[in-house]
Amino acid sequence: MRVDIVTIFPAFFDVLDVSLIGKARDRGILDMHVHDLRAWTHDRHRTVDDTPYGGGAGMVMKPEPWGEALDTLLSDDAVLLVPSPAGEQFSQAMARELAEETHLVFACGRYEGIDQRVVDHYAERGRVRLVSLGDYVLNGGEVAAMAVVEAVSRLIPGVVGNPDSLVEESHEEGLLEYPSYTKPAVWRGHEVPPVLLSGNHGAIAAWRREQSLERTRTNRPDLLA
Ligand SMILES: Nc1ccccc1-c1cnco1
Repeated sequence: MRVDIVTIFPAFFDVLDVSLIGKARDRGILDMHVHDLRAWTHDRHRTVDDTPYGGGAGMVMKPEPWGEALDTLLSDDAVLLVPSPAGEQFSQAMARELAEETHLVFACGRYEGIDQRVVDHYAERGRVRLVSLGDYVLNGGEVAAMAVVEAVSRLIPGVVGNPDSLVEESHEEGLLEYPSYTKPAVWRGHEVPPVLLSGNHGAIAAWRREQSLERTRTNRPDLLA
């Protein structure tokens, strides 16, 4: 998979060079490129924003730099992902869909957003998906893009060392994950649930399933609706 990220804060994504994503890049499993939107400006001040038509506070990102950047980066197979509070709610299901793609291009907006004509223009030419992390306000699309990149990348074969660890994850089967424990068996008076020390794998599996259901009922009843 190729991933292109366009942002006015390219350094924000330096963290992608470490951890699993970095290893996947080094192994050629992920072909990831971060681009500074200002590379597609031509004025002395490298202007990317301007005042909104119709008035109002804040600034809007100009369409021209985005047009030049996306004309350069988009391929026929690409999905253009635009983090936005107006987007569809990102989910594990969406992550699984995106992990099947060959090319993702992220347009990270700042300020009050990107001129709407950019989304409209590219929606006429290919696949565009606005994606929201949730109902809260961020200062820009970079945090959301990072979350999507991580959730999608880890589903790509070879990125995560042990594929079995992808199965028993929260949301992977529509439920929250059961609680996990490791040594020591007693810590500050807190004991590990005895069933986990029993060696009875059937009882352990049943206990974990019940814990997942109980956690989901308590913390995310919406997942059971
Ligand atoms: N608030 C934002 C501002 C700009 C780009 C994305 C967002 C966002 C994404 N998910 C929630 O908010």
